[in-house]
Amino acid sequence: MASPQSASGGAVPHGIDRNGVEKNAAAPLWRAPPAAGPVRATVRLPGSKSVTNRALLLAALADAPGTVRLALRSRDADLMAAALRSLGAEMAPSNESADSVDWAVTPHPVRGGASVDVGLAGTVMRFVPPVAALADGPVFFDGDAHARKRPMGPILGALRALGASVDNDALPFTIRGPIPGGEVALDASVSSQMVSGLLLAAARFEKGVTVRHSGPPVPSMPHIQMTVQMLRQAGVEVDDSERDVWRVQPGPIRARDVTVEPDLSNAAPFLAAALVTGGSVVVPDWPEETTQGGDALRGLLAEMGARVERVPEGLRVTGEGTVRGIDADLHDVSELTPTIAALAALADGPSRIRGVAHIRGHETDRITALATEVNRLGGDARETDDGLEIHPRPLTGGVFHSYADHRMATAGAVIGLAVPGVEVEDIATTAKTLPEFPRMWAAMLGSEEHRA
Ligand SMILES: O=C(O)C1=C[C@@H](OP(=O)(O)O)[C@@H](O)[C@H](O)C1
Ligand SMILES: C=C(OP(=O)(O)O)C(=O)O
Repeated sequence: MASPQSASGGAVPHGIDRNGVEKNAAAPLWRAPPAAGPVRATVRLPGSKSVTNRALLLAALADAPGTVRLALRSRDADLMAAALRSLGAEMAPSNESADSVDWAVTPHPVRGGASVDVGLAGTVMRFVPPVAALADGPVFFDGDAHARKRPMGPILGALRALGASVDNDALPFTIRGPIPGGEVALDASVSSQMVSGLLLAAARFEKGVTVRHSGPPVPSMPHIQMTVQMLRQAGVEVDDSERDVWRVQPGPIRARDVTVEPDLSNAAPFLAAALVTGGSVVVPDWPEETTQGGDALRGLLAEMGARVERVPEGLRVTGEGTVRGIDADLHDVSELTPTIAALAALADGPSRIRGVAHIRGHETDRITALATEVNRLGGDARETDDGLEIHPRPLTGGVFHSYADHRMATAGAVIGLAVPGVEVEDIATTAKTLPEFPRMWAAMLGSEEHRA
């Protein structure tokens, strides 16, 4: 196997990637299976990471025991459950499978003296600190090496402005509360999670919380709508009538029995496979209405040449064997960027992805990582300030690095459908949100029975 080369031709330094992420030098390579023909599959996705982690947190802060059914079981979701447990909630699992679980959650007063591992989960590192600010003692937070590089300043500054003591502006840090809540201003242009995190715990503060954003537009707004909708469903009064201002009244968070929707963002690589291979993929239980940003796949994949239909079994995406280039602003749905970029690398015309400058602060700098890995396979991807330009060029096999990023790994798998010899480094990183990915991918390609 040739040693991996960077886009500029230099070798990637051993043990550390170009984003400065420590890499497991022994991470095995996964031979991405090329499609032997058009895929025809039904792919059932486990629960949404974003809904699961919000539902668990709200259940842990609720006024009585509640249930979260069909919750995602994955690294990010397990870290959320562990964090809430360490802060005092009782979490009892049942109906467990490899990627799904029903949680019975019994809330208790938030307890200090805990230590929270956030892994690389944005939802844990941004949603749990405000919960810790309700505790009666200090709470310590740390995570993966790269988690220490992800932006935390705005939310930690907001907690400080509300009266908490926070000893750093990034991971690791210790929070000391409790605080009464109140009004706070921040710049959430780096991540919508800065706002969602403050809102989720806000009703439990004596004065509630009002969050005022000022700065460039907040990305991933559907995720804030998801937060507001789930709070309202739990009986919390939220006023979002003024642009960039969210007011949460103090009051109880009602216990509920919640069933989690399938993860539509994790549907992306599977639906992309229909487009790449000229096949057909059905995702069951695609919600009629949802705040999940992944629902935008319906429009995006249609623009790239797919037929997208709701059928009795779910959402069906059918490809015709060619992928069309796209000019797309993904500001609202930036977590779809890696899959759309992978499709763009296989398209018959140029593509432009705009509006996603903030994904340089996701699991890795996704703009640089995508350009580097597409170019490593012989492609022509150029970074722009706020996205990527990708021009068609025949690709060849090679190593596709994942940078500990689950969506980089699945992007490599999509390219590998059409390009023989693609080897994805560290496919296990997909466990962040989809621990069964390799098995599901093989099943979709027909190499074993797929579950429907
Ligand atoms: O609140 C959430 O569940 C998420 C918000 C978004 O974060 P950003 O606003 O940082 O893009 C999204 O990309 C992430 O995968 C999940
Ligand atoms: C950005 C993502 O994750 P996180 O919740 O860690 O921010 C993602 O899943 O694409």
